[in-house]
Amino acid sequence: MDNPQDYSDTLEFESMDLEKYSRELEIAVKAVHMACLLCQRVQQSLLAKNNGHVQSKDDDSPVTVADWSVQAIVSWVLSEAFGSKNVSIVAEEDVQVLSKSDSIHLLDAVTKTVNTCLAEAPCFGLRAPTVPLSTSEVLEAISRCNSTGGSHGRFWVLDPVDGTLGFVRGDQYAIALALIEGGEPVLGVLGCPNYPMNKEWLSYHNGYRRIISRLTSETSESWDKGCVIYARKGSGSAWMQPLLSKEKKFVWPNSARHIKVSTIDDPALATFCEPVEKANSSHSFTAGLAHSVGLRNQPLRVYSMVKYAAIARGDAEIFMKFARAGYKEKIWDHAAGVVIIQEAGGVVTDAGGHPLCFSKGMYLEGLDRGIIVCSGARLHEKIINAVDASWNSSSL
Ligand SMILES: Nc1ncnc2c1ncn2[C@@H]1O[C@H](COP(=O)(O)OS(=O)(=O)O)[C@@H](OP(=O)(O)O)[C@H]1O
Ligand SMILES: [Mg+2]
Ligand SMILES: [Mg+2]
Ligand SMILES: [Mg+2]
Repeated sequence: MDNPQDYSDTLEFESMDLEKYSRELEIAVKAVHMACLLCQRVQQSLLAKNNGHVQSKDDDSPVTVADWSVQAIVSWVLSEAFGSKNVSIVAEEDVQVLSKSDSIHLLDAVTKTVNTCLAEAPCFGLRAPTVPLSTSEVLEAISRCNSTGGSHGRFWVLDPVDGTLGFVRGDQYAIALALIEGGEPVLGVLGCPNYPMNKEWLSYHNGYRRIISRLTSETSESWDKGCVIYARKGSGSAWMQPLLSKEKKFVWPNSARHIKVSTIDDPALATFCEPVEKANSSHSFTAGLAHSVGLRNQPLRVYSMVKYAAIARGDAEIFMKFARAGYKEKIWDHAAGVVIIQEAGGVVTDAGGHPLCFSKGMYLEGLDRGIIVCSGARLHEKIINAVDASWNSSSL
């Protein structure tokens, strides 16, 4: 790679009007780009060597070198940019597993991954550490993300790898970073390393199973895949940039382009997306809703908040998630997606039509039955009415 400094000067954020949060948005987008490249490398190595860097947490959900490494680099970049005293972060991961005496190999792998990534910071117009981080500095960067959130002040919300299951399966996943102020998400940044830039790859005529396989098959290497989507609350616009890549010699993509939700509001033409794992969302309930609303297309089942990206880009019109009773949705699984959808022209509510609540800690407190994301009010109203009509007969 040539002198990375050459590229950082060309760094530009079209339409980054000099308004509130522009510096925070710029730093967040750069950090997510860095995290995307880190994840692509780790995913390739994971799939190639199956190097056992996948651990299980107490709740039996997976966590990998990528989850911890992304949390460390985002924490470091934000603290470097704004001062650690001014940065408060709510994030999914902690150092419980990494700190164990028998995890030293994992901690070494995370530290190596973090330092490789941070060394490239100048490609993104950011400062690199003067010396590589030590393992204890990496642990500190991860554990520093221990804010409890709330309704006052500002804090960042990070899901370092959303859809870790998809990540370890070589499928879709996302890096989700949001800024919340006064209890409301004000910035949303979603890195989607495996999601193709070119909408044509999501052509609807082939049926959705093929689309999923095309999204994740080895031919995907030939796609121009990977993007970072971002939006600022109240700006009225959502943006998408292609991912930086070594092939493109890290030339910064000043081709950020507008994205908008789909204009389709006829259920017969609309597509809905939902989680892959039926343990995470009731496929039978959504199938019933689809039937009663008149949705004809097969569901697009995709891991992670890439589902929010699909709606924001106009590749699908509805995202529905109905977790089993008792499951509490985390703010890091939705904050970034909500801002992006709203600014791309879509609607996000719970099944009662209420906005999601990000002001009461790490959970979406008071969520009514499920989450409904639509490209427009007409489809949204139909889905809400269908949920009301069928909820009592559901076993949820
Ligand atoms: N039981 C259950 N019910 C509902 N949601 C759950 C459940 N378990 C996990 N999660 C959270 O869902 C995140 C994955 O969401 P996805 O939409 O990717 O689900 S799926 O993997 O496509 O089925 C996943 O996010 P990550 O842990 O960041 O991958 C979890 O936070
Ligand atoms: Mg997880
Ligand atoms: Mg998640
Ligand atoms: Mg996660």
